[in-house]
Amino acid sequence: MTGTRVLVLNSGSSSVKYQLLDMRDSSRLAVGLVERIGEETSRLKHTPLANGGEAREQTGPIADHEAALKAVAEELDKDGLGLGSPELAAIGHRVVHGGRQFTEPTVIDERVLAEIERLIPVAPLHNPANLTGIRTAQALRPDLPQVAVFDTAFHTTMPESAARYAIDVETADEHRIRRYGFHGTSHAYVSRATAKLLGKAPEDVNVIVLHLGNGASASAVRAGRCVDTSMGLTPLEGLVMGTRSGDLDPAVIFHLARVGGLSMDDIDTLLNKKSGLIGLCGDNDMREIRRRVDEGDERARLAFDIYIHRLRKYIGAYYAVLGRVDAIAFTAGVGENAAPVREAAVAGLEGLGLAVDAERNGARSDEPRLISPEGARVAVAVVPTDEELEIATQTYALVGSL
Ligand SMILES: Nc1ncnc2c1ncn2[C@@H]1O[C@H](COP(=O)(O)OP(=O)(O)O)[C@@H](O)[C@H]1O
Ligand SMILES: CC(=O)OP(=O)(O)O
Ligand SMILES: [Mg+2]
Repeated sequence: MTGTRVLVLNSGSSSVKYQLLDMRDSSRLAVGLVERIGEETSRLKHTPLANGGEAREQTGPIADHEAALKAVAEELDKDGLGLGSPELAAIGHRVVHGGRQFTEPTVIDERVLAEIERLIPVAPLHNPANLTGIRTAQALRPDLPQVAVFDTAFHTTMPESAARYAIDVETADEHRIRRYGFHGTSHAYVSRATAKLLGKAPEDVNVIVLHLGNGASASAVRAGRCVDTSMGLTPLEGLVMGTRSGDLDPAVIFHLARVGGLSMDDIDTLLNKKSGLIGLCGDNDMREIRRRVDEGDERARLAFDIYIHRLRKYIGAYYAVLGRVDAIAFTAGVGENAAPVREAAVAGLEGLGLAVDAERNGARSDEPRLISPEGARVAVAVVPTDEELEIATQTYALVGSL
């Protein structure tokens, strides 16, 4: 390996986030985002931090993930940071579903690609985008190692009691139905960063991590290992999300099919894309929902209350799963920025040792920080996630060991 740079690609269902890092000091040379892929109003925002940091934006239709990545490659080229650079050591890809096979970052070959493809039915929003990202990057730099870092990897330590659904064992095994969990790169990074914030080793702390982005999940981490998480076979289970319902009685699906006359695809779209906050009140952005709540909007209030109620249930559940909790960490877009969500999530839980200090909770910072009062039994923390840095670190370590 000659280069010291890693390009990280996080291809979502309608977006690509990317970062180019120099792994000698983990500094960011460029960061960017392509949003609304497949729409007329796609937007690419590219910030070349290495060269003065003046952000560039372009809007206009970007048809698919392949076109998006090519546009990203062109932007990087303009700054002399292109994919052709000999400084580039590897490309790291976030891959959402890795099943049970992939417990570690993995160099991508045909067998790995085939496995990611086989898992599409259980991650239909994510794995196809991840695959396109990998194939496009391979076409641009066939000589370079491409590494997959799986969202599911951190959760493979879950005990069977947490990972299995209570359904017929043979049927479950035949169809590989079990709880895999997602956002694992974030849960791993944040649980470690939380231990560091407490001045302890990860092996010495039990943490509940609340990753609240557009997709949202909770996890219970005992001594550095995941023992339970809220997402399941697919990223649909668990918390109320931006557009996903999270937990519901599975019979809702039979009812919608038999009585409502909806097709399976209609129900899939309803639960994944038209439910959660957007289904409840028409908005999936927590900033907009809070603005409406503050104006007295009843539907936004109800959506917020349902979101919080579910979150509190998971906090209580994972408290019981762990027995002893040292810290609760809020992360991702909502967790890092929405003080009212954090306040409501632990309100009235002093009996469990949980509280937030209003002033600390309202302060703004990009650094990990405590928001619980001085001397609290359980630390409540805001710990910004950095999935891209974690993917780059794992990718660089793997290619360095080849
Ligand atoms: N200042 C803010 N206040 C409240 N919510 C915010 C704020 N900034 C971002 N968010 C929320 O974070 C979400 C995006 O989180 P993010 O972790 O980036 O999600 P994803 O990676 O799933 O796209 C937005 O949809 C919005 O609800
Ligand atoms: C797995 C998942 O839900 O990812 P995201 O939050 O990026 O949609
Ligand atoms: Mg995310």
